[in-house]
Amino acid sequence: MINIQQLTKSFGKFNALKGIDLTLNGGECVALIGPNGSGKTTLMKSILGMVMPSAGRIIFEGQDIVQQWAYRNHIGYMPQIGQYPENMSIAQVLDMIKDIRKLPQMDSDLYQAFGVDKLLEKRMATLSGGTRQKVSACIAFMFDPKVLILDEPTAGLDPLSTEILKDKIKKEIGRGKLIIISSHVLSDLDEFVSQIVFLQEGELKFHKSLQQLKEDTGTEKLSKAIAYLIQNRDLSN
Ligand SMILES: Nc1ncnc2c1ncn2[C@@H]1O[C@H](COP(=O)(O)OP(=O)(O)OP(=O)(O)O)[C@@H](O)[C@H]1O
Repeated sequence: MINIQQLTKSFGKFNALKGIDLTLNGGECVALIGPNGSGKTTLMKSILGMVMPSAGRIIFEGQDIVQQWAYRNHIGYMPQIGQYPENMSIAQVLDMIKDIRKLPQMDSDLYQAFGVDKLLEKRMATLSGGTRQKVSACIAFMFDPKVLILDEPTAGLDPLSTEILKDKIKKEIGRGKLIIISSHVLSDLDEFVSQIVFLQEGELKFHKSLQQLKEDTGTEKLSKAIAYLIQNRDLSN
């Protein structure tokens, strides 16, 4: 579904991504893991066309994404920190997005489960961090996209809301979607992630199944497996 070839991104002299090769398919839930500043968000934004690669290609369903916009309709994005017009109410923001996309809301699972329907008159500027995250999650899933890119989606969510979001992610994987998720809360990922992509200093250190990673490290949990690799400095394929 998404094929990334030799993707490189430089900000001035700094190389944030260094020749990433990666293929991601529907029905997979791919965790992007790596230390702060390793390039996870830059990689996600490159797939979204929000960051222009310095070199390399991104192919979405067989087509290079350069100068393409229509493919974005198939991707739902939940940013690390959602930026919205702060004077608008939640209802106005949701209506504006439906207007721009020219589509009705097709998936209201999260909208109902998070109780966003009861907060519609609240202005964005007044929302708590967690409620802002819930609005971002509702928007990402709203148009039933084939691909979901979720950047630290559970940051700021309370435990109940985290479980609601995890259940929704599992449901969508079951429906054949590709989920790309970055999180530092590795315990959140264990239940549903199928593939692990580990980035460090802009390099792809490994891409393997969660099962394989656990077997290779002799551990039962993702957090333990990653700790083992970092301690043993064994981050090669
Ligand atoms: N617009 C930009 N201009 C300059 N440098 C940037 C820009 N965007 C990202 N970077 C740099 O690129 C590197 C990778 O950043 P990125 O946000 O992709 O990391 P990350 O893995 O998502 O980190 P975190 O876990 O902290 O969210 C960082 O050193 C960051 O400072």
